[in-house]
Amino acid sequence: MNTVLTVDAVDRSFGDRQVLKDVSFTVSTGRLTGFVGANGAGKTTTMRIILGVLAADSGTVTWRGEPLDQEIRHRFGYMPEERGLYPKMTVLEQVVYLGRLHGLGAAEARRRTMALLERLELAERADDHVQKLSLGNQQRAQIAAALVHDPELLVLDEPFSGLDPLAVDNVVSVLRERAAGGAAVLFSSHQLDVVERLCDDLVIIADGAIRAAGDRATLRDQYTLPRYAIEVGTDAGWLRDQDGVTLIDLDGRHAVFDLDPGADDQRVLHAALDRGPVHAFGPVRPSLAEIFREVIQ
Ligand SMILES: Nc1ncnc2c1ncn2[C@@H]1O[C@H](COP(=O)(O)OP(=O)(O)OP(=O)(O)O)[C@@H](O)[C@H]1O
Repeated sequence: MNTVLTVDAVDRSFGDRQVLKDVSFTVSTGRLTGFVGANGAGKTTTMRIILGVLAADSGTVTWRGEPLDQEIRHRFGYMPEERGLYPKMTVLEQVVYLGRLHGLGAAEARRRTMALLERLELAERADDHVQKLSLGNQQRAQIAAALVHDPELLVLDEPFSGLDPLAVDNVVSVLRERAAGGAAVLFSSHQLDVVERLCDDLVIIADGAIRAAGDRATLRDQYTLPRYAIEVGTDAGWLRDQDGVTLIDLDGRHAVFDLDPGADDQRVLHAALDRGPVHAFGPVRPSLAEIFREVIQ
């Protein structure tokens, strides 16, 4: 993995309230990193520190090993929580303007803007004033504004909130293309189902502290007991008495159970076969929501 952004031991307080406690994680190129946590967990504060809008009390943020400065941050794209488009500009003017602020020439800014609006299915709205757009379309315009200068790091605060499922898919595919093109993408979300579907790496924050971080598959293995589902020909209640088995759900012939570390799944399968036919048996992957519940406890 190609780590580019490193957040290391960042603390931040507001008054006497510490809202970030020793926050550390990394973001890699070519990957979508989901920053997940409940309301007030500290996601926006962390993102503002990465973007230099807010200072850390202690700790560091580095880009390819270098401390961040304005020149490096100029190559980042940011979609802030407080959406900041000018209501009286058209979408086209707005995105071109932001591209120019990032050093693009007028023709290039316009070309890239039109391509992006096309890709985000917003081209028909290019000449509308931002304030006339639906909230979902304003959000797409905001995403175009964050992407127009082809940033090396994209930091997006809740980019999917307020988007309908088709729009989410569209934005996800745009972000995937950027990642495939070598960008690093960090986005916050409290929508676990969306994050589950699209992120490669996860950073879970609760009460200002990182509770888990890493790639999705590793986190799943690390934070959950092996879980199995079984479907048998008769009632599966006997599972209750099996050593090393914790029943999670029992519904007649169908059961879901966790196995203690070291317990043998094949032993359970044989025990089931001794009692009759087994129609299905295998591991089930925990959902992100389940991992989340486990690590924020
Ligand atoms: N400028 C500020 N002054 C005082 N407290 C603040 C300030 N900014 C944030 N906080 C507090 O810091 C904590 C973390 O807020 P933050 O916005 O970073 O959380 P979040 O995870 O982004 O939540 P949300 O999903 O609700 O935006 C919250 O308790 C918030 O009230």
